[in-house]
Amino acid sequence: MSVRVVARVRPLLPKELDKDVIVRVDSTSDDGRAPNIVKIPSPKNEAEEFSFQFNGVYDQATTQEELFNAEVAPHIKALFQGLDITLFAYGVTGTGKTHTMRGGMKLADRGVIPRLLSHVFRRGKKMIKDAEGEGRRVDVDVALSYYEIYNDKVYDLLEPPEKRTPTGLPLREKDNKTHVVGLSEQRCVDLRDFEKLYIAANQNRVTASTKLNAHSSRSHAILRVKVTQTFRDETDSVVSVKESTASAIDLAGSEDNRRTDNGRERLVESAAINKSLFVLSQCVDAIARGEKRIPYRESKMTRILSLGQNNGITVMILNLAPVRSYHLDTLSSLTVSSRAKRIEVREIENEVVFKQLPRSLASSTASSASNSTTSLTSSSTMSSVSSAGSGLARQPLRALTSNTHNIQTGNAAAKAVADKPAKAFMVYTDRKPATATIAPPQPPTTNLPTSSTTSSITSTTSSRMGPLSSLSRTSLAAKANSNTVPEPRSKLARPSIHPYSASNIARPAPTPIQPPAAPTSSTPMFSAEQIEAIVERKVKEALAARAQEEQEQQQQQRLAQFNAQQDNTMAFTTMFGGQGDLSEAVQKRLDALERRIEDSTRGAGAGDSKDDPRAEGLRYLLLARQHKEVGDDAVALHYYEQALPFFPGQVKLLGKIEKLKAKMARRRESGHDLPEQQQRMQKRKRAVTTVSGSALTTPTTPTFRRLAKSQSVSDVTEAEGNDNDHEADADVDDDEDDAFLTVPRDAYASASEKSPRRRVGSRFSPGRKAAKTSLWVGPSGGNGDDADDESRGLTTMALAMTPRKKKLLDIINSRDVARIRGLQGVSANTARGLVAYLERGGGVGGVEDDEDLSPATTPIQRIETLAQLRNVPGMGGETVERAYEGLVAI
Ligand SMILES: Nc1ncnc2c1ncn2[C@@H]1O[C@H](COP(=O)(O)OP(=O)(O)OP(=O)(O)O)[C@@H](O)[C@H]1O
Repeated sequence: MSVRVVARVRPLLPKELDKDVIVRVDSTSDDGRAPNIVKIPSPKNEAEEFSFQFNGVYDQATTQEELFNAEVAPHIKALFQGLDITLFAYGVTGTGKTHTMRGGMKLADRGVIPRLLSHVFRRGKKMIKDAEGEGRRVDVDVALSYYEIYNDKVYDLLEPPEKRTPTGLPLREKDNKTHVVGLSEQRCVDLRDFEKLYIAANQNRVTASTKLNAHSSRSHAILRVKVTQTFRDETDSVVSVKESTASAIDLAGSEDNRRTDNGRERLVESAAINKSLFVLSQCVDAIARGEKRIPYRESKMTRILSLGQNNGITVMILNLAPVRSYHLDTLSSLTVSSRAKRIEVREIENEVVFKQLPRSLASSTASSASNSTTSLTSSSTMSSVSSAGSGLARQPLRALTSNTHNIQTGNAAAKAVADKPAKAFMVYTDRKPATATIAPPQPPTTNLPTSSTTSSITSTTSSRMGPLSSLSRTSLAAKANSNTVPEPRSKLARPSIHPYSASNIARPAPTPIQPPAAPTSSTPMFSAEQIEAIVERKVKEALAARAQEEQEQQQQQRLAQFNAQQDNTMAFTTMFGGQGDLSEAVQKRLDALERRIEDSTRGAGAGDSKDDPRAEGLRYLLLARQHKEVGDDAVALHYYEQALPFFPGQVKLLGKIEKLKAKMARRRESGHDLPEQQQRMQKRKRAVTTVSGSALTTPTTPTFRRLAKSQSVSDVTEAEGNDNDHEADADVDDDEDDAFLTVPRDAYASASEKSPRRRVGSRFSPGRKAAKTSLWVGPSGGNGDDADDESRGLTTMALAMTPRKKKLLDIINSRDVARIRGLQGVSANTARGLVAYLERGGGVGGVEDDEDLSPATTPIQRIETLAQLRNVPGMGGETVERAYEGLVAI
């Protein structure tokens, strides 16, 4: 028979909405028969609908009991006849696999596993009783093993986690079966015994929360229920021992990592889960295509599941979420599962283990013969029995000609087998095109063939109940239970034709089946390496997508911050009567003036730059200009007056002073209280500059740019008193600037108290940035503190010169165009311009009247700092930064 695939659609969770439901269940017939179709719209075109047909479909209203009675209970009898049963839940994370397999604690919520055990114990007891009634004796032992596959490693769940080894338990192939080496097995005598064991074991199961499902299982959990029946004759001698296994597997859910907040660890888990599920789908595809090579070995889960290789009965329960947020995942699960139903497994019973018990076991059994019926009633424990030899029964992919089964089957069975074509598993090849239509109403169950081969499934199917009529379903199920497994049973390997299987359904029905990607023989197989590569790529893609998402989020935050800052800037600009928005020309002039100050300081040379009176005068001019530009006329006037002694008789300077005085007088006359207004302005300015973030660029003088860049610098007091505020401002000058921060805090405080130049200047060029405009390098001949400040500044600057910075400046100062253009981001033109600039000693034109005060003519000896370099026309911060960064690779 083929793998029986049924779909179960879970109900809406509290946070999900009716309007988002996209999965519908339907039936191929109009006569009220149970649904067997799942419909889902095409993600590309809502008007189009894909239909997937299954052996059974259970809608949201289906109870745990209904599902169990329809899909599992009918197979319990088969289990006791020696057939292995594999039940597994498959689906995306959060679709109800654990709910289906394990369920809740309440009686009605119990899932497949506790119900299975309950039925097994019940049936075992009945067998014992029936045998007694016939004067025979049967012992029935139920033993459990429970393990998980986590990150492709096998861990025993019946052992405490401390006993786990990092590599987990190995798998071995022996006698064509997959064994977990060293797996423990515990005997259970009743349901209570089982529950104790199961609950404790589940606590060991690795679960972790993900964004999609707070209790998501991150491992595949496999429960094996081994039923051993020992048959004795009237003399109590062991006649035969029959072993069969029911495996209930709760697969971990696949998940789309782009939809989760998975961290690295979760991503690795997820990759392992997705990989094993991917391999499973590859196995399904390969089997469905009739490939010779099935990639079972590519993951432990598929090795253990051995879909299509294991004998007996396999039921796959596809769990589905009904809502749109799972759209693509649901579609892909539906596609894989609908292919899985083409997998043919042989409905054959396990071989009888012993015709006659080996002597040792026979004697021990004989010794316990007086207590022959205690297996299911006494609480004996078989601790840590290696399960070698008791893995999932599995046959090799070979001819079945010599298949032997329970010895009771006799020669007839062997003969029948010999008559059958050799085939390890059967795959229905659906030759009809994908658009084939669905069958007309199927014949009623009573008309179905009643051969032993199909009756089990026939009754199962007929008893599978639609969700809406539980009463009739219950009675049907009861009927099915009584008829499920016919006796005597044929022991043949049976590529049986299930009346509901894919191939057996003619499809003239109205609904076209459109599997999105039907397997084709041209679909390539994947090797282990390819699968690894795909998984790795997927993880990388997921990480990249995550990074990009984070980047976008940050960008949005920055944008919001920027907008807020823009608002503040608007207020700032308004406050300053529009002057806060400095023109490009003014900006250039201020920059050039700053450069000139530095140059004249440096240009005075290695000797005594600080003695150059022009430099000091220019500093006052710069300060005056800066204050004037932001409307701080009183302070500007003060600095113009301070500059005057350095440029005695300068007509333009005198003119500026007069103009400013007149302007201020006019304002006073018009009733403006200038000092107060300035205080208000400064408060606003503080508000602007304390807004963190680097996007604020409206104040465009270099000092303002730095202010804006500097994250928490607010005013003179804060700047001078809180050096650490600058640490967030990182650029290529960082080390230099940090060195400046080593100047003791009280040095700034005392300096600001002593000189109005420092007080106001530091307000606009606070902290380390002051070094760039040399505001702290005071004129010699001032008070002694000035000299101290300067020497301290120079010392810290020298200390801050890192090898990389020195290398960059050396290259620049070499004036060698070839070397300079070798720097990253520096073009030949820029290199030539830079050298020319150094040769002609700056001399930037267009500095208006201030330029006239000190034309630059002397060649520049050296560029000492990156700040100076940045101010060279044609270089700019970005070019310097790139050149600097490029040196890392050198
Ligand atoms: N048939 C159902 N009836 C009621 N609630 C359900 C049903 N199926 C699922 N749920 C609920 O949906 C949620 C997710 O179910 P569950 O944890 O079983 O999903 P899962 O597929 O096992 O997820 P994972 O693969 O992440 O472990 C749970 O809150 C569960 O109680």
